[in-house]
Amino acid sequence: MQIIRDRDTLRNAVAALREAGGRVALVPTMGALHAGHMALIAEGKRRARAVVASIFVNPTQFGPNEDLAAYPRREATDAAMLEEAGCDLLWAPDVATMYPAGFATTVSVGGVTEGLDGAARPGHFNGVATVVTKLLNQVAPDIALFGEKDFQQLAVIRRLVADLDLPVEIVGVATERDDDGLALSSRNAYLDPAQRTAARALPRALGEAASAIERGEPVAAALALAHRRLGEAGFGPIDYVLLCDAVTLAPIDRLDDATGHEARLLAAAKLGGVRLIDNLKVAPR
Ligand SMILES: Nc1ncnc2c1ncn2[C@@H]1O[C@H](COP(=O)(O)OP(=O)(O)OP(=O)(O)O)[C@@H](O)[C@H]1O
Ligand SMILES: CC(C)(CO)[C@@H](O)C(=O)[O-]
Ligand code: BAL
Repeated sequence: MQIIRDRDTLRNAVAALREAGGRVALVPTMGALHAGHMALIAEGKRRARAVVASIFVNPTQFGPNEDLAAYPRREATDAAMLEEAGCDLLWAPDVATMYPAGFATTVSVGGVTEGLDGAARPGHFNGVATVVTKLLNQVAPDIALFGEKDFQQLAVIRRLVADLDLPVEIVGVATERDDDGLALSSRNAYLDPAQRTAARALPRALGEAASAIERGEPVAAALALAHRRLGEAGFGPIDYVLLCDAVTLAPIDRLDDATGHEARLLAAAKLGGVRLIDNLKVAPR
């Protein structure tokens, strides 16, 4: 697997993949790969002839008090995992290649970015939308795969691609979880053993609330119960626990308010300073 750091080499390598025929898939990541990322690569391999992964810890999507400096970086291990999974190319540009002197453009998606992580992490989705637009233009894949773990991000990227007529199919991939239900995330590495044990309360609280809502119990009561469960497990502050329309991400307080769309239960909360997110589908009865 070739590791590429400059635009010209990338262009030539992708052209060579295209000459072999078939579709090209892109899996954008920030590295520190785990089985969730590998599920995206595997789905890419099922849907396309060639898979390009990118690793870029994008500074513009981190807030000033977030973990940009501490974010785990282990490219050699990541490259070995990608090679083993049959990934064809690794696009691993540095910050100066992505944002050269004079860079002055921001891609800003409205609506779907307004609440949830968009509210809790101001500017975050501008950084995501800008870098994803660049990655899509650089690689020009036929399909690009993103995890449902970052559910709002997936919705933002779907909106971006539709609004800007970007010629790519966006594929969402189900969340990979540890045995106790915790969604895999690079940031789980920040949890100490006691926090890691406590963290299972997040998927459990969401599961309990989703079942209650599916049984027809009032949404507000189910959300309040999830809040309480998270607090009891040591989570705090809790940024949000909300039932939302799965496409617009507008909060809803009744399951049938998600007109024509699925409903999604989403939460974000800190455990000892580590911010975790998770979400679950809530099926109408
Ligand atoms: N558990 C998971 N299951 C499926 N996809 C995932 C999972 N975790 C991350 N992804 C997806 O992998 C892609 C790259 O994500 P990223 O590199 O930020 O990893 P991450 O584990 O989400 O890291 P972080 O801890 O920073 O949120 C995104 O599309 C993300 O949704
Ligand atoms: C999509 C992404 C690679 C953009 O930097 C990032 O937000 C991520 O890893 O989910
Ligand atoms: N996993 C989404 C990228 C981020 O949290 O910055």
